[in-house]
Amino acid sequence: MVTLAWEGYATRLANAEQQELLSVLEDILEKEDIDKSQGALVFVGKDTRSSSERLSQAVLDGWHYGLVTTPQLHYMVCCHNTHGQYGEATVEGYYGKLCQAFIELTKNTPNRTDDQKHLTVDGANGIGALKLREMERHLKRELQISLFNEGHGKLNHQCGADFVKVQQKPPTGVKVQSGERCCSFDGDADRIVYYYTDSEDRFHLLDGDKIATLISTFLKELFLLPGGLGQRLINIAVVQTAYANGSSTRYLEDTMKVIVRCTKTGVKHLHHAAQEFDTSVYFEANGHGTVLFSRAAEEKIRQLAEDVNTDDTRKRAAILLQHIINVTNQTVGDAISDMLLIEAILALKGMTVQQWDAIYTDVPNRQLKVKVSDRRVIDTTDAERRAVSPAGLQDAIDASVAKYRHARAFVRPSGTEDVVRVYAEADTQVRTACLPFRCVPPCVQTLYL
Ligand SMILES: CC(=O)N[C@H]1[C@@H](OP(=O)(O)O)O[C@H](CO)[C@@H](O)[C@@H]1O
Repeated sequence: MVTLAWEGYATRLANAEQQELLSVLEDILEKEDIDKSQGALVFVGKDTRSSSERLSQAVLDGWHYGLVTTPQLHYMVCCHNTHGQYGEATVEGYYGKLCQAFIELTKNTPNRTDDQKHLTVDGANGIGALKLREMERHLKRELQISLFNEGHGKLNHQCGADFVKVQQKPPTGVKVQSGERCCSFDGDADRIVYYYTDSEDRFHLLDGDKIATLISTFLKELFLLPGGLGQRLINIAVVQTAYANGSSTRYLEDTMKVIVRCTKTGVKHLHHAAQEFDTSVYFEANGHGTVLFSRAAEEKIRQLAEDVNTDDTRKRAAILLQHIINVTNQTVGDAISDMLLIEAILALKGMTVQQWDAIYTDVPNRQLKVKVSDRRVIDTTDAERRAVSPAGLQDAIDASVAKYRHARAFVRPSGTEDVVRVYAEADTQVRTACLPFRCVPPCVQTLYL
């Protein structure tokens, strides 16, 4: 979540030899004009990974929250930095704020049956499972969770959001009942994907793109209600990356008519782009994302909710939006908060997971990674959708893609692994299967392996 300049500082500090550490640190203080006489505070949390204990021990002079999800830690920092305005900087404060908002939202859906309140959750054997168990009592059975992969098995092993998204199949260790809503967290609970299997046992994935569509559609409908919040708050944007399925982008732009922005991969790029709008929903296809409301939008909503002259429909919409704001962790993508938001929206819209899935149909797509000797030879532009080097690569991709309908492909160096990632989509799965192989072997593999 840090800016590029601070990423550079972190890299310098991590690479500094012991004897240089102080001078590097002093250089950063000078560059950033930081007053050394002011006290500093470090926020520390840990998850269930085996490295966590050692790492957190190393920084115990800071504030230690013990076991928390990554987004809970972000939440706590924000509460502290806003002097409690965002919420109480404790885990109980987090549960209280989110769950109360969820319960207020579901009060508007009196006919919800126990079946509709039921959700199967795969905790990926990580911290999210522990925290969900802890939170359950605050939900007062308005959400009835069957939790699997609670932490006894190996973290993310054949389960979790990444496994489900990449393998396009249900996680092991989860009893998936045909037609029922299920979701998977990832190991530190900052990503979520939904899915179900149909009566023919076919698997249907609802990834970050489907989640962004559901949330932005709901918000737009709320703003457009007759007598709703009106045009002035309609500045809704959806921020995606190049990995967003082309169908989702087409649906959002052509049917929903919301602003769509594409940024580089990595949640900090999406988060920062999203901050430019009144209301924005950002999600990576892999399920990492949240909703941001600008201060001006929040203030406008508060005024409408409190103004005695606001008519009933507008007031109801404004109050609903206040609860939506409170159920959302605006600091970073948060599986627990996203789950509550999605469940509340499905309940309010009276929508089944199948109806949600039917909003648009994904274009078939493929992703693969290629090991090359130096992935930095590939340089990209246009939010990583076009390669500017090496020469010839983009031309070869363009030539392959031109042969198919709704086809798109790109190649980019990973920011987290020593690989090149290749993505392709086209109107049939057979064709996408051809695309990466047509593009990659001549352009990347032969030249640079
Ligand atoms: C295609 C893909 O899933 N890329 C992931 C992955 O980034 P790469 O730069 O592609 O390695 O790790 C990032 C950090 O977890 C995550 O934000 C991103 O979505």
